Amino acid sequence: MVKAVVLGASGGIGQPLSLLLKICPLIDELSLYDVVNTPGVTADLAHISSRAKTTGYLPNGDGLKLTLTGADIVVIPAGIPRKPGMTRDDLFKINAGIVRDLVTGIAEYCPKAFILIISNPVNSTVPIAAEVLKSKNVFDPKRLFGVTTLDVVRSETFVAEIIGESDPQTLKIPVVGGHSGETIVPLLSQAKPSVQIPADKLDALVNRVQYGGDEVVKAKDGAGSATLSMAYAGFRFAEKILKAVRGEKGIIEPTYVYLPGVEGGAEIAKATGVEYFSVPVELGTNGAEKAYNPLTDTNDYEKKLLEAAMKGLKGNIEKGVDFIKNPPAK
Ligand SMILES: NC(=O)C1=CN([C@@H]2O[C@H](COP(=O)(O)OP(=O)(O)OC[C@H]3O[C@@H](n4cnc5c(N)ncnc54)[C@H](O)[C@@H]3O)[C@@H](O)[C@H]2O)C=CC1
Ligand SMILES: O=C([O-])CC(=O)C(=O)O
Repeated sequence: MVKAVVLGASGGIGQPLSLLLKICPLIDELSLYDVVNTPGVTADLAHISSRAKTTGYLPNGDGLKLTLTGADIVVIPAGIPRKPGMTRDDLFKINAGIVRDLVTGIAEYCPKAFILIISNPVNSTVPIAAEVLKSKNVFDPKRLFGVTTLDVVRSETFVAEIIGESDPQTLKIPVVGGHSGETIVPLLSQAKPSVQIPADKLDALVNRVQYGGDEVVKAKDGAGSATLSMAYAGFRFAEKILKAVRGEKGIIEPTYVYLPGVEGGAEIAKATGVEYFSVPVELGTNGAEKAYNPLTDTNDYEKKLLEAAMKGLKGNIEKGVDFIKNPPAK
């Protein structure tokens, strides 16, 4: 029996993500939660003749408790998205409290679930989640993930466009660091199979991966940020976890984790000077089994990008940790 949960299920990401989870044969029960519209989304999805039994709740009564009890995997796209002119950090004010409260519920009702954080700013919301779980004595770093898969998905797409590859998913491109602007670092020198990017296209390609989110925010012109590509990316990562839990071996995906708590991670934390970093992680039955150090094989161009990423990440991480350790006055 596998129970999956989406918190923020009625939103732009939440709805298509819930659809993909609903038709996933690896899931037996899907439970949806949002502060609005969950009954409608649930009734609609529940008519699909796939395996997953679907339930949904609003916050009233025991809504969050009923949603989370028995959950094996919880995906969180709850919170406000950007409008043109905003940075992801501008979302902190509202989304920090939303993530704190939802993860407090997870700590209480399903502390052993895998937690996948989509809500921005991911660089800070993952440390917030970790601090909440630590404060409740239920933190397992192998089970907490910041979802950075959209950066990987964008890299596959944009690189394929440049090299003329008709099937972008044959490319494996590690993207490391964080999930905002210059903290996003695509390691093109480690692509498999190896790719040759013309020198005059490299800067623009890296910039497009780093600021792909802005491209969508601008195109949506006030109607939000990436939702469909994010639902795809979030599902793709959740499916990898579910497959690894069932015993499939050799699944390695970049994801934003608490490095000191994952095998191989302490060394990367020492090298980067930050405790949270997206790195290729081997997934297994217990979650994040092993972190691979992507920094050893980088070229000078990538080393410069990494330096900027580490600098940017430090403040984002501290801000998240501080939000729980020294809560703002109410
Ligand atoms: N990690 C990533 O790569 C990406 C992250 N995002 C982030 O995902 C988040 C959601 O984006 P969208 O779905 O476009 O926004 P949206 O506004 O369409 O949906 C958010 C949903 O969260 C719900 N919500 C708000 N407070 C809640 C609470 N306390 N409990 C449960 N649900 C709550 C809202 O009612 C709404 O249905 C944003 O923070 C956005 O920046 C977006 C794209 C990519
Ligand atoms: O740009 C945003 O605000 C949403 C996001 O994280 C992305 O699309 O990568």
